[in-house]
Amino acid sequence: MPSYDAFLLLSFGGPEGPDDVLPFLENVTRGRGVPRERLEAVAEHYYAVGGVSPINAQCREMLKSIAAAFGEAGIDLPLYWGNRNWDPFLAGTVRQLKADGARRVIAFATSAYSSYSACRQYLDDIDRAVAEAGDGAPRIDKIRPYYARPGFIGPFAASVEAALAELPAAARDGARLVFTAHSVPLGMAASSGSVRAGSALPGAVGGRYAAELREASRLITERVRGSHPFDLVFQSRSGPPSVPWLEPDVNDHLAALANGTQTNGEPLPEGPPPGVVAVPVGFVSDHMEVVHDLDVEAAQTAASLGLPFARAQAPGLTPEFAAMVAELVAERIASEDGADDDLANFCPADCCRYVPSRPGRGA
Ligand SMILES: CC1=C(CCC(=O)O)c2cc3nc(cc4[nH]c(cc5[nH]c(cc1n2)c(C)c5CCC(=O)O)c(CCC(=O)O)c4C)C(CCC(=O)O)=C3C
Ligand SMILES: [Fe+2]
Repeated sequence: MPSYDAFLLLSFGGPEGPDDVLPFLENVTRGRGVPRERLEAVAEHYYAVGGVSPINAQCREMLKSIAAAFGEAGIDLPLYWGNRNWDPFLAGTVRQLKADGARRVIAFATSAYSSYSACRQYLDDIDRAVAEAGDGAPRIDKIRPYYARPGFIGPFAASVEAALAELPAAARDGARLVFTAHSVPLGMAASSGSVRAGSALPGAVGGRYAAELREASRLITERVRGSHPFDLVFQSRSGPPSVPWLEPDVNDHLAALANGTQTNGEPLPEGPPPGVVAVPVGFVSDHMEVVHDLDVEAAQTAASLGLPFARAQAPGLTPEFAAMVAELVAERIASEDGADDDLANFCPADCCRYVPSRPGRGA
């Protein structure tokens, strides 16, 4: 049984004021070939809300609810927090863990799925921060993707029901659930998951990100009262236009639905939906990608189409979610230690590896 001496919340980070916005965006996109115009457009989304992303406040809230859930579960670990792209940076947090004498740390990321961006990049962040902290830095074990857990699915189903209730009465029955996730380059989508570990999910080997999202969308829909057709679509596409990313885009999808078809032109057997609920299934909390790309952009698209629209909340700040974190930590404390091939707890070495292609440098 591993004995842990600290808990670490791993997150993305976000700006806390207008002066932080461009340096933050440069951190996110360094070496990734994201065009300057895209950065400037995204910067405007942040400036429109005073340059403050909601994500850091959400992490502080989440830490409080995790502390309460640990209390109830009898887990006695100090809580730490480190981000990939903004203060508090993970490197500083790992230095602090070392200074505080932590030897072995259990980490939880605010990202429920496989893929380079959502999983492997956090493992790489940990390796780099541990190397930087040098001799005596703790070993950090990261909890694996948790998209199918009841503490993730259940609160999403409840928030879909709450969003359905916000639609005009005539639009509720048969409203369509439009699940959305962050688009990623097709190359990253294809390298998600592990060939070595295989998968019980249909179509998942070499495409686990989309397969997991589809599975979570199905599990949530199954839990929602009534009968609602659902789709999985993508949002927040970035990168150079020459690189293909996962589609369809949520806005194109809404236009197709209003027209009574799927994005590929296939007619909907039920005809155009009376209303839609957007469900940010790919995200843990309602950060900028959700409050801008869905609540502003997709909502405007739906309004222009005359399509009644509501948005379900992400689960990250619910007590059920915090209780799930406590369960996952308790499972790890109780697990057998030391197996080299412990695929239930550790991502296989080939999992979610991805090197972006650099535009302008040949293949
Ligand atoms: C899969 C995925 C998740 C979900 C999993 C998870 O949650 O981790 C996610 C979450 C997030 N993405 C976020 C913000 C941004 N993502 C960007 C860019 C990118 N995201 C990508 C993927 C993902 N991103 C990718 C492949 C890129 C291209 C650059 C690269 O290859 O890395 C850019 C650059 C500008 C732009 O082009 O959009 C920004 C500002 C925020 C914080 C929001 C806030 O501030 O509240 C969060 C939680
Ligand atoms: Fe992102």
